[in-house]
Amino acid sequence: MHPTIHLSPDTIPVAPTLSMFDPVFVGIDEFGAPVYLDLVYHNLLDAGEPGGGKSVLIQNLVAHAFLCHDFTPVLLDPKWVELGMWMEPADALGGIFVGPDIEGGLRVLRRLQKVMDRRYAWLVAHGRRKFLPTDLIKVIGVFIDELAYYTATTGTPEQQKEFIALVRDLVARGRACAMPVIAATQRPSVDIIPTSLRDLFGYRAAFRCTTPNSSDIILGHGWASAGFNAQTISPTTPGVFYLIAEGGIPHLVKAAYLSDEQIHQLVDYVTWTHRSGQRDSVPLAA
Ligand SMILES: Nc1ncnc2c1ncn2[C@@H]1O[C@H](COP(=O)(O)OP(=O)(O)OP(=O)(O)O)[C@@H](O)[C@H]1O
Repeated sequence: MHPTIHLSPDTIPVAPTLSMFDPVFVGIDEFGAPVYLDLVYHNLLDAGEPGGGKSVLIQNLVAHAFLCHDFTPVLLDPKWVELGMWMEPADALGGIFVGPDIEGGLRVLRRLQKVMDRRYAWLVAHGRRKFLPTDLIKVIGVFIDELAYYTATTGTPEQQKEFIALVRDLVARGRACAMPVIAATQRPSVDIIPTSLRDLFGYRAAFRCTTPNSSDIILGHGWASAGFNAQTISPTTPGVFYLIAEGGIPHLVKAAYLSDEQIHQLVDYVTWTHRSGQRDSVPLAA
């Protein structure tokens, strides 16, 4: 029989923290090679039909972010059940969670626009083009799990228009000032993802789509006819997606999977380490 191990808060091991500037592991490609994203300097569009695996990909990114010492979360999730799981650690880190509340979302985006303007003013004043890990700046990661809810489903046309304009500005200008946007949608159509917005996302993940046209709306025009068609992804293999990075060709990837239990464990760990001040004892930069 194994002896029972009693852990007190003093003996719970605290892992060294990651940085938002570190590569983020998201899964493996079709040859079994690990796939990493450079999230800080790229936005990510995560789209495809319901049940394809978009939320699982987002959970990988969110989990990495919450384990970082330099992350401030901004989470928008009208369904509550995905990003809502991270509400408590988001609060512990001084971040924000917004549910199905377009006015709340607009208030947050307007504030982020001001923060972005101030960060650009700092860059200009220091003759710099972008932030680096050595700046010890908090990366404000903006995660939106169902863009279409805020831009097409709820609110007045004026509110939706303002929401789109603010997201577009953030996606266009945020990456140089350490404010990447990760946005998911079940509706890969031109009204939700116009080409001018799509092209601002440095990474685009196309989960199973119902038509080759929807696949092209995510990846870019012409990829479906060139053989990179997310409609061909089998409905029996959720978590498989085509990933394209700016200037590259699409790669077939299988996302890593975090079970609900693992996410709850991570949520507890992150909340505990922040609330108990354990994070403060970890050096901020290597
Ligand atoms: N990488 C994966 N490995 C194993 N199973 C997966 C993977 N990705 C998704 N799944 C399975 O598919 C289900 C649906 O995935 P997920 O909720 O991420 O889809 P979705 O595209 O976000 O759907 P919706 O648009 O309805 O929110 C998961 O609950 C899980 O059972």
